[in-house]
Amino acid sequence: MSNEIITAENVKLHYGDFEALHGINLNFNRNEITAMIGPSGCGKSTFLRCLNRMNDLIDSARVEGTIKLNGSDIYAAKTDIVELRKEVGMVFQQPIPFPFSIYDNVIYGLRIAGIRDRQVLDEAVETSLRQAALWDEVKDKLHDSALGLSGGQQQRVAIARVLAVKPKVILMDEPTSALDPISATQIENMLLELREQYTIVLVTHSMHQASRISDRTAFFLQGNLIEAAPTKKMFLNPSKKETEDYISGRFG
Ligand SMILES: Nc1ncnc2c1ncn2[C@@H]1O[C@H](COP(=O)(O)OP(=O)(O)OP(=O)(O)O)[C@@H](O)[C@H]1O
Repeated sequence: MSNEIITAENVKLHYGDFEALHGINLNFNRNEITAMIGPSGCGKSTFLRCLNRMNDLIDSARVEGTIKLNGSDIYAAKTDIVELRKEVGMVFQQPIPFPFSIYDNVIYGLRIAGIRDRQVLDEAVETSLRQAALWDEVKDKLHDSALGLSGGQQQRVAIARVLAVKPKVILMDEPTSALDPISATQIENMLLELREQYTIVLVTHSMHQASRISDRTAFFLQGNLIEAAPTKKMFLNPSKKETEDYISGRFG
């Protein structure tokens, strides 16, 4: 089995007449954390959203190129988008729990998939909350509203909700930028554990975070991928001048 779980070839994206991505070639390895960095507006989130067809929800967005998940073209006409988004889950910057209990938040995707068996749901809640490093904090109040939790706890509920449907890949768009440093560190530590079982693609503004937890880093600039490399190499010895200027804080 190839180590690459997602391959993206010559991906271009237009919002109306504006070309936001100019032909991105980037692959993602299984059980790795890949960080995508770059200055605001360079196209990181746009590219991330291409990986589970989230851009389908934006009327003006048009994608070209080829993105494959385990060798299957995710933009093929036969792709089941609900199934795709189960396999490639997404966590956003703001946790946004749904206004119901912690338990119901975690099983949201399973309910939609028609699962009603209480034992199956109970097990999924416990397993996902353990993986999201939240079980011990919430096990006695699973039926309380998720809105009563702290920001960091809410983000871990959002992660548990994604984990409950057993994805292969988890896309994360600045998942810790709205959190305090302690909550952010807790989530970073959890991601390092999750990497054992999942492939993680992380958009981050924090170079510190990219260097601390990612295996590979991809640097975007103005809709182009400038360089992708093992994180250590990227930060110690980048190949491109633009990368060096960015990571040394000369712009962005
Ligand atoms: N829905 C949209 N409609 C039109 N243009 C958009 C849309 N979303 C993003 N863009 C534009 O596409 C470009 C890339 O934006 P994107 O949000 O992907 O960048 P980013 O690197 O994730 O930025 P940030 O770090 O600020 O989140 C920007 O010029 C942005 O203004």
